[in-house]
Amino acid sequence: MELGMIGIGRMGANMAQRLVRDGHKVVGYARTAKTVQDRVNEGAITSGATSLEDVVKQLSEPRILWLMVPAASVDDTIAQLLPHLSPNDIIVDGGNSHYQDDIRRAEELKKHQIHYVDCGTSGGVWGLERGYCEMIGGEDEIVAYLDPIFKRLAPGVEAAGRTEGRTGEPTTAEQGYLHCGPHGAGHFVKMVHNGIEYGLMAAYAEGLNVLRHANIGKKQHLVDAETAPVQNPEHYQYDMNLADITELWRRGSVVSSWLLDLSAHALMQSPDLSNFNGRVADSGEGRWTVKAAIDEGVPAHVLSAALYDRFESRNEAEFANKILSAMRFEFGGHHER
Ligand SMILES: O=C(O)[C@H](O)[C@@H](O)[C@H](O)[C@H](O)COP(=O)(O)O
Repeated sequence: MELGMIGIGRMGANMAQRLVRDGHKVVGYARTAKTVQDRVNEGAITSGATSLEDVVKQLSEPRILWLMVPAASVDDTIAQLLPHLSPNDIIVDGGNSHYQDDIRRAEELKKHQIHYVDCGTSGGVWGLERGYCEMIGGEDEIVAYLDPIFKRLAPGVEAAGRTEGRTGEPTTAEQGYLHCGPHGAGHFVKMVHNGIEYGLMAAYAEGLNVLRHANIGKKQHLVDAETAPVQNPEHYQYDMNLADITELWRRGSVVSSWLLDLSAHALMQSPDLSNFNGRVADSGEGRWTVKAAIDEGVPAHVLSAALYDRFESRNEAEFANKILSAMRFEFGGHHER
């Protein structure tokens, strides 16, 4: 098939390359000409385009335009593309858009007889070799038409052992892509996926931090007079090797996972992670998941706490903590140490 990949940064370029390797034609576009040329030289795209109009011109109808641009740029990109498109062309948003934006965009594009598909894409920088997990929303016949592309981008059934009881021809879910429902459904599933991602990451981070402090009994002399002393310091005399523990858990343990694999790799390279400052960004999906939980009236304790952890990591609790210290001083004359 033919496809225009708009946004050929790390993620878009790797996706393009996976398609090119399978014989698909991919016209790539980025705002800087050098990026486009680099991708042509790397063989990640079959040809480069100098503008969005040029992407459209190089494709035959019905055209497939796959967007891998930041969520904030999607509306603008679509507005610039629209004058060059024809009825039945298809826009796929493969980034991390809010699902409610998908619903709105699909409605607007329908007036121009342009089809819109939302595709939450997971896999990060490893996707070129591992494949991408795709969570898809849109019209049945359009999603079916795009099947060869989704199939090639997906990891394939061999990426995980088959679930007991599933037999016969593997479903698309077993191959790593799923038509989740109408417009927005793909990004809704990806949104919750990322909410879970925050929760899992926070669980590993907190657990490993408890292990890291298992030697606190040895540091009793460092604890200031205002802080409660460690009870039974003899119980906290362990210098844990976190690189080895995470490596250990990768094999046969209940908490093995890809996130753990990546943690083990990071800790092996830098046991104290001194190459990071611990300020953790968030792109929005964790917030949207918590918002959806509130709208639905369902509890999401872990996902909420994990989201607030990220805010705290960026010193957003600093003033609240000053208020605590101030009140403590006001009522008890307690000084900070
Ligand atoms: O599944 C994935 O590949 C990831 O979830 C990815 O899509 C994610 O958006 C970014 O890696 C960072 O997201 P945050 O900035 O919200 O941590």
